[in-house]
Amino acid sequence: MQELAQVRHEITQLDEQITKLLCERLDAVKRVGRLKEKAEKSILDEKRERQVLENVANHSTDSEYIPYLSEIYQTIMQEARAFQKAHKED
Ligand SMILES: O=C(O)C(=O)C[C@]1(C(=O)O)C=C[C@@H](O)C=C1
Repeated sequence: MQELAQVRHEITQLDEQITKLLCERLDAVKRVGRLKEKAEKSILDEKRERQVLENVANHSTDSEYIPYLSEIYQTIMQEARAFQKAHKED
């Protein structure tokens, strides 16, 4: 049980780091959304999303993680698009 608590503590600390990084990512997503709006570009950029997924796969520490990371990043980008849509004409 001690070990379970220890590993969960490790996960909690990782979640805190991930949350900070996701907030920084959303800050950047907001900025890119404004730039695309000014340039009259659409929110969805499929080519860029493929590049993001490829980069994530290239940085995985274990090939076994890649399909899971891909699902996670597809959700991250789906929410990034929702966030940009919600902030249109801010
Ligand atoms: O790079 C962009 O154009 C973004 O808006 C960012 C982002 C992402 O979350 O990485 C989000 C939506 C686009 O479809 C592509 C990528």
